[in-house]
Amino acid sequence: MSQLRIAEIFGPTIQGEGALIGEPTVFVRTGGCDYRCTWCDSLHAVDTAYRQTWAVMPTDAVWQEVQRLSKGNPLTVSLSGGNPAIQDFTQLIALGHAKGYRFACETQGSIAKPWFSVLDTLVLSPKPPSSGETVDWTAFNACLQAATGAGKIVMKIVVFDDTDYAWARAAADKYPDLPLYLQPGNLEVDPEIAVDPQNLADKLLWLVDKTIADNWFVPRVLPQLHVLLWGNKRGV
Ligand SMILES: C[S@@+](CC[C@H](N)C(=O)[O-])C[C@H]1O[C@@H](n2cnc3c(N)ncnc32)[C@H](O)[C@@H]1O
Ligand SMILES: Nc1nc2[nH]cc(C(=O)O)c2c(=O)[nH]1
Ligand code: SF4
Ligand SMILES: [Mg+2]
Repeated sequence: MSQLRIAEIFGPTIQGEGALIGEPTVFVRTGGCDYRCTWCDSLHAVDTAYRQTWAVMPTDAVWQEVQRLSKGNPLTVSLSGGNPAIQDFTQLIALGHAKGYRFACETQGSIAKPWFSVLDTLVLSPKPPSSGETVDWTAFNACLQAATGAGKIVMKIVVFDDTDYAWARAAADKYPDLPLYLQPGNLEVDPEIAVDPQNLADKLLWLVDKTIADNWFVPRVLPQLHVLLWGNKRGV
């Protein structure tokens, strides 16, 4: 059995973002990321300062935990992180599929894996300039290629400012066949500090207004629903 480096496994909760928003979900969050986005809301799964809190688990132990949390009722398992594409989820997906579970994966699109092809949903989230990262589009294209056969592939872009917005438009033009989801960036990522719901609403309204004013009717613009409900609390 493959070993997986796990930061946390939690749920069931609802998927708060993008194409599967509202969907009952158990999250498997891996430890480790090849990116360091300036505004990452999941640093506890990225920063090596948290490495001691990550557990190396055999795949069957992860699968047992998913079944325990969901009480054996099939639902969607979201593989997130960190970058889950660093790890090998082939066996977990096979175990889950055999029992009727579905698998989604959230990744920035920097590392391609063969198991993308057996996902039910692949969410590719290339990072805009505000992240401080630069997208390698060759790697991103390799992810798309690897995902041939997946149930669906979507693109989700976080937008903090006008520069990110222009960047998102250009990225959308490159991939006109990928369904596109936009979400406003959130700077209130400290799990100990309550978020300001008015601030979140203002950011969302700014992004909605921009797409409508531009007659850009391609993306769906969504909030981070879980942040509205629970702020940046872990494990929800
Ligand atoms: C924490 S990441 C983990 C998966 C993968 N590393 C990625 O970035 O796609 C999950 C999603 O949260 C988004 N995200 C991270 N920090 C955010 C923030 N401060 N505001 C809004 N979205 C954020 C990412 O862009 C990504 O779509
Ligand atoms: N409820 C909920 N929805 C989410 N969508 C993406 C998340 C993530 O951090 O990957 C996330 C998360 O951590 N919680
Ligand atoms: S790629 Fe994802 S997990 Fe990694 S630093 Fe950026 S937002 Fe955080
Ligand atoms: Mg998150």
